[in-house]
Parts: sequence; structure tokens; C-alpha cells
Amino acid sequence: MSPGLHADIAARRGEFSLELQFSLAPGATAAVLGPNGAGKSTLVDALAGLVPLTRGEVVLGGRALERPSERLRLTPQERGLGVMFQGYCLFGHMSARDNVAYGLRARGVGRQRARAEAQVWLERLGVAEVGDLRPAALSGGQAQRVALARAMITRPALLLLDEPLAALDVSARAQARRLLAGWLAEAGTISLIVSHDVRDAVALADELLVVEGGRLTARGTAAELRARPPTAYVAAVLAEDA
Ligand SMILES: Nc1ncnc2c1ncn2[C@@H]1O[C@H](COP(=O)(O)OP(=O)(O)OP(=O)(O)O)[C@@H](O)[C@H]1O
Repeated sequence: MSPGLHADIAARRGEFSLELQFSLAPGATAAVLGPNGAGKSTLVDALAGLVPLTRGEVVLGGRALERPSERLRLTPQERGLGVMFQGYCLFGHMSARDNVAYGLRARGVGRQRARAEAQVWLERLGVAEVGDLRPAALSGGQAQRVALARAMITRPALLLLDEPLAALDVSARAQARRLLAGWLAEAGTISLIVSHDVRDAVALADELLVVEGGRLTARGTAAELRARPPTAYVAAVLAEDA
């Protein structure tokens, strides 16, 4: 088994079925691109352990996270992934610093050490001054950085980012895109970034995974897919970025 991520996923959500397979090498950054309702968030939820697999397996760094044939299913906490959900899902009753410290606290790190480490991450992401604020008092850009710090602080083997830039306005977005690309390169972890914005996907990821109707319809670099688009959606969406 390769040391990266191996995902063979079959999952259902109501009438919707997701069925796809892919592997990512250590350090790879891939973007999941697809139209509304294609199953991108369901894929993130399945990897994170929030939607059960009906068949298949998820193996990360040689460790099986889920394998229904063996009734193996680690809880979201046991998987130890870094997840940034759509809309960030920060804890409203905690300060930004305690939100970031949460992953360390959940792993048994003492309060003072976890808070000090969280402050280092807030500084690293350029929002040192917001540590005492509650999420409701943060701007969109600040909340994005706090959510990212929260996902990255445990140095997870897999980082799942669901629409990490969607809540930002146009002017903040271009800068945040550049910064995020730099942070992901520095982190060196496997990153899977969900986006329906092709510019974000191309800027942040080495490779695109295209999901349509719950199936993987294309995989490759933007240049490869543009040269030979396998579906009408791929042709149309990559034309936007040309
Ligand atoms: N809780 C749920 N119960 C039943 N069906 C659901 C549920 N959540 C999502 N779905 C359905 O699953 C399908 C995939 O949804 P999903 O949110 O994964 O798509 P997406 O690609 O992330 O879309 P978007 O770009 O709009 O966020 C959709 O048809 C949706 O209606």
C-alpha cells in the first residue's frame, strides 16, 4: 500500500450516490472541482468520517481509516485530519485562540501550551491580533485564517478544505489565494481542496479531480484537461480560466 492517501469510496446521501476512486502521493495538493450538487462536500464528509462508506476503503499513510468489509470505521476524531468546512464552522462561544487550540486540547495537550501554540499559528497566518475575539467579531478574511490555523495546528497527514475562499470578496480573495497556496506548499501535507471556482482550483492545486454526478469524470493538470477535455463541463469550466 502506498504511503499517501488511497480512497475507494462508495457512499449515499438520500437518493444521491457517490462512487469514485483516487490516490494521492505524500505532499500532493489536489483540487476537487465540480458543479453544484456533484458530491464534492459529500466526498469531504466521507473522508472526514461524517458519512459512512457503503463499500470501499480509505487508507491514509498505510493506516486504514474505514473499511466496511471489516466493519472498520474510525471516528472523525480518531482520523486526526485537518478539516476546514464550508462556512468555517468556528465555535461561536470560544475565542479565536481557543478555536485554534481546540485540536491540540482534544489530543490532551494542556491549556497553556495549546494556547501558546495557537497564538504562534495566528501569528504565522497574519492574524495575531484577533486571538481574544469571538468568531462573530471577525471579518471574513480573519475567520478564514483562524479556520485554517485550526485545521493546520495538529500538522495532520491530510488537510481537507471545503471552499476555503468562497466567503471572501473579490479583492480579499486574490491575496488570500496567493497566501493559501504558499501555506499549503510549506505545510507539505496532502491537501484536498474543494472548489467550484476554477481559478482557485488551478492556483491552489497541482492537479484537478473533476466530480460530476457523484463520479470522477476527469483527473489531470489544468493544461492536460484543457488540451483534451473529457466532458462538456470540463471544457466549459476550463475555458473560464483560459
Ligand atoms: N443531508 C442530505 N440528505 C440528503 N441528500 C443530501 C444531503 N446533503 C446533500 N445531499 C444531496 O447530495 C448531493 C451532493 O451534494 P454535495 O453537497 O455533496 O454537493 P457539492 O458538489 O458539494 O455541491 P455545492 O457545490 O452546491 O456545495 C446533492 O444532490 C444534494 O442534494
